[in-house]
Amino acid sequence: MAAVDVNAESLGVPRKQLMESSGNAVARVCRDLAEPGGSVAIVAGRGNNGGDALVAARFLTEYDVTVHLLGRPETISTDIARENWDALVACDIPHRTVIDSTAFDLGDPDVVVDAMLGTGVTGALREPEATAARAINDSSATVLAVDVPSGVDADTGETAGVAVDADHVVTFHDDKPGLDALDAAVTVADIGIPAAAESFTGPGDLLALRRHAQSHKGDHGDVLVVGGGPYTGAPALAAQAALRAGADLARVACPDHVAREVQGYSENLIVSGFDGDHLEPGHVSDLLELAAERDVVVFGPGLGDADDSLEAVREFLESYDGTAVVDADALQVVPDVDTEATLICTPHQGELVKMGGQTDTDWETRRELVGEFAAELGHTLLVKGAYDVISDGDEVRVNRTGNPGMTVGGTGDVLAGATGALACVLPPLDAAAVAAYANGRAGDVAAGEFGNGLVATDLLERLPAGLRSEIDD
Ligand SMILES: NC(=O)C1=CN([C@@H]2O[C@H](COP(=O)(O)OP(=O)(O)OC[C@H]3O[C@@H](n4cnc5c(N)ncnc54)[C@H](O)[C@@H]3O)[C@@H](O)[C@H]2O)[C@@H](O)CC1
Ligand SMILES: [K+]
Repeated sequence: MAAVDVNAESLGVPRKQLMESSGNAVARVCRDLAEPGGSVAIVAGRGNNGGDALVAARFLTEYDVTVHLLGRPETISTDIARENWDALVACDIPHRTVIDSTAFDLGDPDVVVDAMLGTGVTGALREPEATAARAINDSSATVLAVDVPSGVDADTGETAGVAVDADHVVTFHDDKPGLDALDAAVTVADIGIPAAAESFTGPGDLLALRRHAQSHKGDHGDVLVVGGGPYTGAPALAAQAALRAGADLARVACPDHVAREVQGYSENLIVSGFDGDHLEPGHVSDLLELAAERDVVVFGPGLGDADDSLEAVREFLESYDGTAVVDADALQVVPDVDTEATLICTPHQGELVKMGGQTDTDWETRRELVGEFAAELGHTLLVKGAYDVISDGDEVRVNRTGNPGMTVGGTGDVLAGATGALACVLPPLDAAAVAAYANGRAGDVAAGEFGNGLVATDLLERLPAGLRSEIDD
């Protein structure tokens, strides 16, 4: 939900606007529960759940409304809730603050609106919320809970200690699983969160990458890139991209002559050379051993399409049960390989067609086609294009970052490496979606400087910026 919020904001629909819709929705349900002229007591906490009800108070002009704020107004925890409190006071809507819970007097209202706590609750209700919850439960009023009854966990329906026993719940955007277990009528209100905030990647998706302060080396991934042969730069780009996307270690397994080149490109990479000038089935058992110690394998950059290289990819995948990103020529092996591995395939549209998938000039049609093909394959697809389409066969996301300057060689290798790094820390669909978003963002920054003259190494340098959440700044 936090990710969707940030994405909505980036689309021009800020949270305060959603709060206005939430408050309006609360007022609408209130009108179903009491006749005009009736009395409504609003019990508001100091977070955004309370903020929703402060908005509702402004809408309920035909009722006798009293707002009880739990705690001091200075301690309201969000700007948008505070702004709505200030508006309420300025508009002279009857209000009082409850500092001493023992003196909490609800009066005898027709409806009580419980807006103490919503999805932000942690642990058992503290004071004055616990006393207020008991007072609400003891009253004869109809109880309308905002988003979730205070004290109830929205995900599980569980309570730790006292919780509000609601008759009705007006919840926002989507049903909450925890509400199903309650003995309350639930209204799901649309508050104007755009569908695009969920379907398109956005800055909110980056929130999933926040790290714990106590992180250790190795927590963020050890990536093995297998590739090189006819091309020497591709595996080096992918491995460096893995590092720039946050992996702790990036290794390249490639033919000896490529290994020398790769080491020359960057001292940050660990390189294992194998004999011969391209990958062959004879290398597979060593590769499996190397891969067993890594979090994710990126297969394909610069590998070429020699028959024995592709046979080696097939044999590898048949014995591998970890997570692999499959790119470039290695992709053609995927449709009929029997593997227990979790695969994230990163084809462009030509490669998709070669895999047996379909494409279309209309991106909305492509969305459906990619979703269906991912389900058929049983793997995650990141199909590159002006709009990248990402699906695990269940959910479909679309990425709009990037620009035509990125048609230059090597940008796909960067994307594959970044996807590998992110797959160490995120589920496959999210890893692919965030990688596409960040890679495109890095490309957009690079295009600002180099236009259509941008090259893949420009992306490497800008990947960290592409992955940086503005919220952390
Ligand atoms: N997109 C969204 O997520 C939207 C959410 N909205 C509302 O925002 C709510 C979530 O807001 P917040 O994240 O501010 O969280 P809440 O308003 O649910 O609670 C946060 C406050 O409760 C306190 N608190 C936490 N656990 C407590 C406990 N056990 N006893 C006493 N106090 C406790 C915190 O210190 C904080 O002040 C939702 O439930 C919904 O009502 C709406 O405004 C519209 C949009
Ligand atoms: K509530």
